[in-house]
Amino acid sequence: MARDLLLTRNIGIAAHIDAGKTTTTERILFYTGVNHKLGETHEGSSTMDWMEQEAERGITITSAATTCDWIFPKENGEPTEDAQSYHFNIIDTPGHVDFTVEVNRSLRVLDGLVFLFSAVDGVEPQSETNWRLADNYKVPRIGFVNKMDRQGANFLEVNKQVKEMLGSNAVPIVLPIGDEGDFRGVVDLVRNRAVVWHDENFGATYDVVPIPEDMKEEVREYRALLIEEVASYDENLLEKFMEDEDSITEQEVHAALRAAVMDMAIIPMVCGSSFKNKGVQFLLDAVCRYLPSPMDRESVIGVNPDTDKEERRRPDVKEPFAALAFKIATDPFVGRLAFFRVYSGRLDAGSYILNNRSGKKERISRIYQMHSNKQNALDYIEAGDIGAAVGFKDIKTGDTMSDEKHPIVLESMDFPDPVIGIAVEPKTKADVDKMGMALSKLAEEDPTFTVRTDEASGQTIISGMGELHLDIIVDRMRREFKVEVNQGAPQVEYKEAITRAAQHREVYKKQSGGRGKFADIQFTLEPADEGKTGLDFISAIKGGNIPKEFIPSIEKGFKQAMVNGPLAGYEVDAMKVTLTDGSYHDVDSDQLSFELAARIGFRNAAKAAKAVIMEPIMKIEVITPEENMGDIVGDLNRRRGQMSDMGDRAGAKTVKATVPLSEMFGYVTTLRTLSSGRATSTMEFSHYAETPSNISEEVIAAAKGVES
Ligand SMILES: Nc1nc2c(ncn2[C@@H]2O[C@H](COP(=O)(O)OP(=O)(O)OP(=O)(O)O)[C@@H](O)[C@H]2O)c(=O)[nH]1
Repeated sequence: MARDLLLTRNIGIAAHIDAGKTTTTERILFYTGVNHKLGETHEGSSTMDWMEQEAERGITITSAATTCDWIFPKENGEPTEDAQSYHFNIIDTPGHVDFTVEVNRSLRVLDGLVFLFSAVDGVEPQSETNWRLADNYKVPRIGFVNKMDRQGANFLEVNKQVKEMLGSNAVPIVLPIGDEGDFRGVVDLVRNRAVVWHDENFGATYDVVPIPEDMKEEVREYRALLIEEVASYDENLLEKFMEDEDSITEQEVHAALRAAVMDMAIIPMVCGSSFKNKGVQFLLDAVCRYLPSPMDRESVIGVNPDTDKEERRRPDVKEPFAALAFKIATDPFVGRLAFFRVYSGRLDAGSYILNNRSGKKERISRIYQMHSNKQNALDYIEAGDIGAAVGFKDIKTGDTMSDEKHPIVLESMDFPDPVIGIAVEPKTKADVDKMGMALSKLAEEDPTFTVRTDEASGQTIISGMGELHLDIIVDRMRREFKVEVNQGAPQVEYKEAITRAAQHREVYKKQSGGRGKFADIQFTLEPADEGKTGLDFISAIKGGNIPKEFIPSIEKGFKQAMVNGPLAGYEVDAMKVTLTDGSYHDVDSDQLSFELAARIGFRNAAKAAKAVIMEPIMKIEVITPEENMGDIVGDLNRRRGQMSDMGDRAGAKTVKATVPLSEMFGYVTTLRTLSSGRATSTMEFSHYAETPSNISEEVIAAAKGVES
């Protein structure tokens, strides 16, 4: 029987590191009956962290999609008469900045988000980054304030921070009962009743009790606030609210709140302690109640590659099949998996899809749904659902899979270029091929990880988003592919850019007895127009001064030239070339002559076009005790840092700055020394900027040094 899409929830769990995503996910799997034994993450038995080193490091690295079912509503653990089974697909998103791209791609395919905060630490740097990303993708969310059992937990303070620091309309829909170690339940402000969880049975059952006497005033105040917020969103309710506030029913509040959440006008805030088994079921109920189903999403827009016209796909099984592959992973049991979200139609196991990037048909032999540590094979999968395909040859992250008769390309995902690289070589010569294979597999899984051979030194350079990112890649090579490697020191991935327009004429001529070579081109080389990347090539040749068949070769020559910039061999990201004039020789001119003329011409024109070295600039945020602030700011200044903001956070000081990546190697150690281990920092890529001349001279000299 077809599944009711209204009862599906595709959700993610986002947070700063250590807020408790893994613990919360495990509790969800426990309550939904998938996982009967609770694994404590840091003892290494965690179900979501199936990759060994994730458990070892205690952080979640990859986003695995996990499926489970939740019966709702229930009363004291028992389904009510009108209860229905909700189908959840949960994507576990990583908290570390080096993996922001993972968060990005999950957000793209999700419908709603549970946003976790630590009740003690509140809004942390990575919560801000992830919150902003969720804003960009317009993902409705519920706030879950976890760790209410810990000393210093403060639910209302976190609410305030969400309002003030994240600029969102956080509205508590519960109030905690009992402080810290005594935290035992919540007052449900919509239903105006108190729920206290039993300690035994992992909190699976609870009692409904009268609202504690000493909370009555506070409950009245916050319930009034909630009703007011909901009423101000819904006009009909507003009228009722003005006339007789008490006549507003529970169902009306739920319905209006649901609409406000989907419109991102309200962020309902709940609280609990995943570790102490409290509040998680309430959270699951809130997901069913307020977060959108795939049906609530607008239809997706794509382009038909045959007609170049825009087309839409509604979340309907009767529409042609369209899906987006959002993650490629290697599973120890079933092999390579492509996780995909189905936007429309249906896919049967064993049938064919069209991959619009390659233009090839692919047979999807099996479809799985992942239950964190085991896989369920499905006969088919329908619109709105998330699954994993097996048996494909060439599917990459961001590819659209569609019905072959109704091709469509959904908007692909943009990924930032890697900013840091290291040279790697296998410890034993025999492992050369094995290393190559391992690296190409890993690069296939991760669009922010690239592998290249340095032309000058012949070394294999792997590049990624940060030191931790590359550490993990090297670790995975060792564990999953059994390749031991030696690695060099981390190096910055510079870029080169053209900053000024220059005209140039290049005549390429060779006379060697018989047939020679001849190409003559005149062109303007200049910076690309705002927002354009790659080569913007315009041919303004008139009267056949250069025959048409040579023009593509000239374009190709410029494109190739961009791979190795003129100053130090770093890539040029964007430039514009206008071919203005030229000439040819009847006998000696051929395609290769023109291609070479472009490559050489680019190098010769680069000086006049003022080529510069560009370096990655990082955004850093440091949280520090006040007494170390002066030292930390002084140190950042010495690293060419530019302070952008200083403020307070939960009794500590924060420093935000932008600083070149090249100055930041080993920063964590320095920070530890400066603050006796009390300050913490997070860093992420911000943008590329021109290097000061002394630095670019060093970079150029270093590149030349390798060549000579
Ligand atoms: N006291 C208390 N500790 C908790 C709670 N939830 C999680 N923790 C602890 O906080 C630590 C981090 O929890 P995780 O679940 O690994 O956090 P995470 O957000 O998945 O972390 P990353 O994967 O590193 O991003 C662990 O030691 C947990 O036991 C809670 O409700 N109360």
